[in-house]
Amino acid sequence: MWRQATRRSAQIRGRLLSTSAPAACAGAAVPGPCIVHKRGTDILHDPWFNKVLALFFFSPDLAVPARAPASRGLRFRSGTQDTAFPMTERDRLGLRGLLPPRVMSFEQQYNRFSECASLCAEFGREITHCRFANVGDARVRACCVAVNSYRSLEHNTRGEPETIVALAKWRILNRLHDRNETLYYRVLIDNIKDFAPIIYTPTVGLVCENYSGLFRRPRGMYFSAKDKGEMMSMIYNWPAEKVDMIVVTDGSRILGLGDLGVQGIGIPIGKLDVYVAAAGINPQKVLPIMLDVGTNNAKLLEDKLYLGLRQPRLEGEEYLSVVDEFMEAVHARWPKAVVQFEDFQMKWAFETLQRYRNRFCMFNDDVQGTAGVALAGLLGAVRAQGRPLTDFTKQKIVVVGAGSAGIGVLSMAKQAMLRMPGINRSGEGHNQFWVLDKDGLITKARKGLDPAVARFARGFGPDEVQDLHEGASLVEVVKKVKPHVLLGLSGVGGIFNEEVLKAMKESDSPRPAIFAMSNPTTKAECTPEDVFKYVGENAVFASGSPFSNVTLGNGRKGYANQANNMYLFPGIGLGALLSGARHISDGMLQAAAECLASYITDDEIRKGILFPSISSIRHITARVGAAVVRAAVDEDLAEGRCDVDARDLKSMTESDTVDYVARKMWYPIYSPLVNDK
Ligand SMILES: NC(=O)c1ccc[n+]([C@@H]2O[C@H](COP(=O)([O-])OP(=O)(O)OC[C@H]3O[C@@H](n4cnc5c(N)ncnc54)[C@H](O)[C@@H]3O)[C@@H](O)[C@H]2O)c1
Ligand SMILES: O=C(O)C[C@H](O)C(=O)O
Ligand SMILES: [Mg+2]
Repeated sequence: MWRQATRRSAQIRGRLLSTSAPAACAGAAVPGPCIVHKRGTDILHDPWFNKVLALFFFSPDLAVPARAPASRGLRFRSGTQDTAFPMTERDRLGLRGLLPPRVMSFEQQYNRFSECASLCAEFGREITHCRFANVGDARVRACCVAVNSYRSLEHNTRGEPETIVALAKWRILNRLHDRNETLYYRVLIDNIKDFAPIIYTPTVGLVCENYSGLFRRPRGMYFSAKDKGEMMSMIYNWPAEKVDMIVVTDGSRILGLGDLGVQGIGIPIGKLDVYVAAAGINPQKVLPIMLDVGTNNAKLLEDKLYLGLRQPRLEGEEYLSVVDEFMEAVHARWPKAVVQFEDFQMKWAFETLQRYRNRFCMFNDDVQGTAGVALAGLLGAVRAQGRPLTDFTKQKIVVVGAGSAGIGVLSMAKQAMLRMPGINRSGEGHNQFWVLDKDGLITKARKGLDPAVARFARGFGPDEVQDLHEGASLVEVVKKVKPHVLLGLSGVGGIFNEEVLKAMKESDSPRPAIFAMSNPTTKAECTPEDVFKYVGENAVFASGSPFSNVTLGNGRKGYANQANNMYLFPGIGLGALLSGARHISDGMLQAAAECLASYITDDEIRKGILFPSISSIRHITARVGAAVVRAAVDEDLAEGRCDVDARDLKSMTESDTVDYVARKMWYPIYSPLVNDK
C-alpha cells in the first residue's frame, strides 16, 4: 500500500495541487490546497494562512539600543509589506483592496532583495550569505530579510549584556511566529544552528524566567487544578482537528532553574518548535501543554504579575488525579498522539513514566531521551580512546546528579553494558558507576534512598578498592577512582572546578571525557575552556547548552560538542508516530541511541567530535526515526498509520524506512488557498 502511496504522491507532485483537501497524514511534504473557511482580514491575521511579511524588525520596541543605526535609517521602511497572495486568492478570499496592489514577480523580488541588502550595507550592517536556493521566491526573500535583520541586531548590540541581546533575538523570532508560521519555520529550519540557542536552550530558560512580563498572547493549552472534572470537554476547545505531538510539563523542574510554575510553558513551546524543525511535524498538529497544579516557588507566589495558580503544588493522589484526567482526555480525542513528558521533578517524572508507559504512547524526555544521548556520547568516548566498543564495560564513570536525568543515564548505560559480551546478565558484581548527589558519594550506607538510586549505590565489598566513604566529595572521588568519564547532570553551575578538572588529568583514560550536561549555560558544570586548560588538550568535552569550540595551541581545535536530548527526542517522537506504536518500548529507545552513536565517523571521533552538527538535525532525525520504526516493527508494536499499515512497514528495508520517514516530514511552503481552476 505504501508503494501505491509513493506513486500517488509522485502523481500529485506531477499535477501539482489538483487535490481539493489538505493532506490528512503527518508530514505530507507536497502541499495540497489548504481549505480555508476564513475571508479577508481574518486570513491576514491568521499566522497559519498569512503570506504577508511586514518589515517589523526595525520597530523601536525591539530592545535595540538607541544608538543602534537601526533606529536611524531603516525604520522609514517599516510599513513595507511583502505579499505573496496571488490575484486568484485575493479575488476569491475577499483580500482585494486589503493589500498593496503589487504581486511581486521573481525579478522584482530579486531586485528588492538586493536593494534591501544594499540598504543594510549602507548602514554598516553585516549581510550574511544567502543560504536559499531560489532567491526570487517571495518567502525566500522575506526569509533573507528576517535573517539579515537578526544579523543586524547581533551587529548593533555588540557589547550589550548577553541576556538583553538574547531576549531581543527571541522577540524577533516570536513575533514572526505570531504573524506568519510558514515563514517562521522556514527561517528556523534553514538556520537551525543559529536559532536553536534562541528558541530552545539556553534562551528559552531566560524566557521562562521572565514569562509573565513577556507574555503577549497565549500559545498551547493550560489545564489547571481548577479544571478537575472539565478536561474531557476542555480538550475540544483546541481548534485543530488533528494533533500528532504533545509536549506537556507541570513546570516543576525547568532546566536547572527549578520550579517556575506556569511560566514553564516556554519549554513545551520550544521543544515543539524543535519537533517541527527537526522532525518535520506539521506545526498545525502540535500542542504545547501546561499542567498548572500550583507552584512552590515563593517568589512567584508573591509576584503580582504571575499568571499561574497562586497556591502550593498539589501532592500525592490529588496531583496524580489531575494528570490522569488530562491523559484520558488527550487519549479520548487523539488516541494516536504521542505525548512527551518534559521537565517534571524527579518523583513525578518516574511515577508518571511507570504509570502511563504501557497504557499510552508516551515517553519522558529527561529520563529517556537524555539517557540515549548520553549513551551515544559515552560510546563515542570509548572510540576516542581507540578501543573497541566492548571495552565500554571497563569504563569507570562518575555521575554527578542522581535526579531524573542522571538515573535515566545510569539505567540505560547499565543495560548497554549488560548486553555486552563477558558480563554476567544479572549485572552482579559489576558496578562501573560512582554516583554523587548533593550529599556526596552515594553508598549503601545512605538511609532512605529512592530504590531507583539505590541500584547504583556503592557497596563496601572486596571490589571496593578505592577506600571511599559515604558522602565523599567530588574531588575525593575523582582523585581515587581516576575515572574515564566525568558526567554532570546536577544543575549546579561550575561544580567541575579547577581542582576537580586537574584531578581528571590523572584519569586512567588517554582521552578523559567531561560531559557538563546541565542547562542552561549558567548551570553547566564547567566550560570547554577550563576543560582543555586543566584536563589537557587530549580531553573530549560535551555540554547540554551550546558553547563555542576552543582554539588550542598548535592550530588545533578543542571541540565543544553539544550533548542535548534534542538529538533524539524528535526522532523518538516521529518514529513512534509513524510506526503507530501502541507504546514506546526500551528497544525503540535503545535503537534510537545506537543510531545516533553510529552517526559519527572514526575520523571525527579521533578529532574529539562526539555529536554531529545541529545543522544536520533533519538528516539525523530521519535516521533515528527510521531506527525507532524498525524497532517497533521488530517488536510487533507497530500498527501503522494512515495508509501505511503494519504489513507495509514490515516489508520496508532499512533504507526504504529512512526514505519513508524523510518523505513524511513537513516542509514550510505556502499552500495555495484556492483551487487554480
Ligand atoms: N543535556 C541534556 O539533554 C539534559 C537533559 C535532561 C536534564 N538536563 C539537565 O540536568 C540537570 C538535572 O536535571 P534532573 O532532571 O536530573 O534534575 P533533578 O532535580 O531531578 O536532579 C538533580 C540532582 O543533582 C543533585 N545535586 C544537586 N546539587 C548537587 C551538588 N552540589 N553536587 C552533586 N549533586 C548535586 C541532586 O541531589 C539531584 O540528585 C538540569 O540542569 C537539566 O537542565 C540536561
Ligand atoms: O531542554 C533542554 O535543553 C534539555 C533537557 O530537556 C533539560 O531539561 O535540560
Ligand atoms: Mg527537559
